[in-house]
Amino acid sequence: MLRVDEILRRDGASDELRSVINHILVGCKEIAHKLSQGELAGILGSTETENVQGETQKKLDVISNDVLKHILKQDPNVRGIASEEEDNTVAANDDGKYLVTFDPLDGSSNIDVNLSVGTIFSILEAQGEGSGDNMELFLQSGRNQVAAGYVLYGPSAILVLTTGKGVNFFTLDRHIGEFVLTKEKVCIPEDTKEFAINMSNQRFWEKPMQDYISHCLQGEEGPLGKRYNMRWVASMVAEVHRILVRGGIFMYPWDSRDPGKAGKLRLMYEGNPMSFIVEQACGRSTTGREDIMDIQPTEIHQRVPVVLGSKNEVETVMRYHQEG
Ligand SMILES: O=P(O)(O)OC[C@H]1O[C@](O)(COP(=O)(O)O)[C@@H](O)[C@@H]1O
Ligand SMILES: [Mg+2]
Ligand SMILES: [Mg+2]
Repeated sequence: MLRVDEILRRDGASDELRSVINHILVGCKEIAHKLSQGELAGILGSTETENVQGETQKKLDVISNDVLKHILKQDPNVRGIASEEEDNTVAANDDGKYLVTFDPLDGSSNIDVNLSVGTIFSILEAQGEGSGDNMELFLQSGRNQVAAGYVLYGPSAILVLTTGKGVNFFTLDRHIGEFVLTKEKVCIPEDTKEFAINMSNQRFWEKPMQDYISHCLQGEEGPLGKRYNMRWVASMVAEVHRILVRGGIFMYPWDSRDPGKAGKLRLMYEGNPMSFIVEQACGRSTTGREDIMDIQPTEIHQRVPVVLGSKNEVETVMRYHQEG
């Protein structure tokens, strides 16, 4: 039975990086515990507040954020944190080498209906000096990530982790309170016949996305020549996990509902970590026009269109964008 720390040591992760990951996992175990209690712990429902992005916060968005923030501030290796649920970056320890960005609870519309949610995280090295509340330190492209992962809180809690040496799955053994290795070197099948997109936004998409989905729906008779299945869990963590297990393509493209927004999903908390994981697992990730991890962020809460999953299918969507 191999634990996360043993795999990290084997893969040559430094003591400092292992410490940061282990602190994140302490927080995730606490969140998993609270989720499993649900209504009993009085943690369901919404707060009276909105986050900086104008979204109503669920009680568990706030609780999960506080759990992770509190634990990460205790690790001397963490310089600062940025979270979907914090207005600004937060300083931790001035000598810390690492910056952590996270979406404490992803898919939060699923909480009250007892469906899958997750925590997504990404770790960057702080370049140069400066307090961890300096936003500029965080504005690094996804290519600089030294680790990324998520915990899917489903029937079991599963950690998916990469430090740039492939992607491994770990399952939380609640008897011993540890994540143990359950699948190594995950590789997403290159081809797929399964797509995931919120179809209710169809009329707001750009033409390349309209064309691609319309061709998927035409099945064997259409230009793509295959019959597709569709899934939409409304929880990116669950969606990406399904793709890692059996292939598929996930899309949250730009749409004209709010033309000023580049997309719904966030670059630093969702786009970059998921792209790192997917690319490390033989997949591909793009906005449709450029690799997500090549984007130079200009602000921490920046949004991005996301298309990721099975390599050949993602490249097909990229071709639709090139051809207009
Ligand atoms: O409600 P929609 O439009 O289906 O959007 C679902 C998407 O929004 C998200 O829930 C956004 O994440 P948060 O719950 O962290 O805001 C993704 O997990 C999911 O893919
Ligand atoms: Mg999210
Ligand atoms: Mg969230």
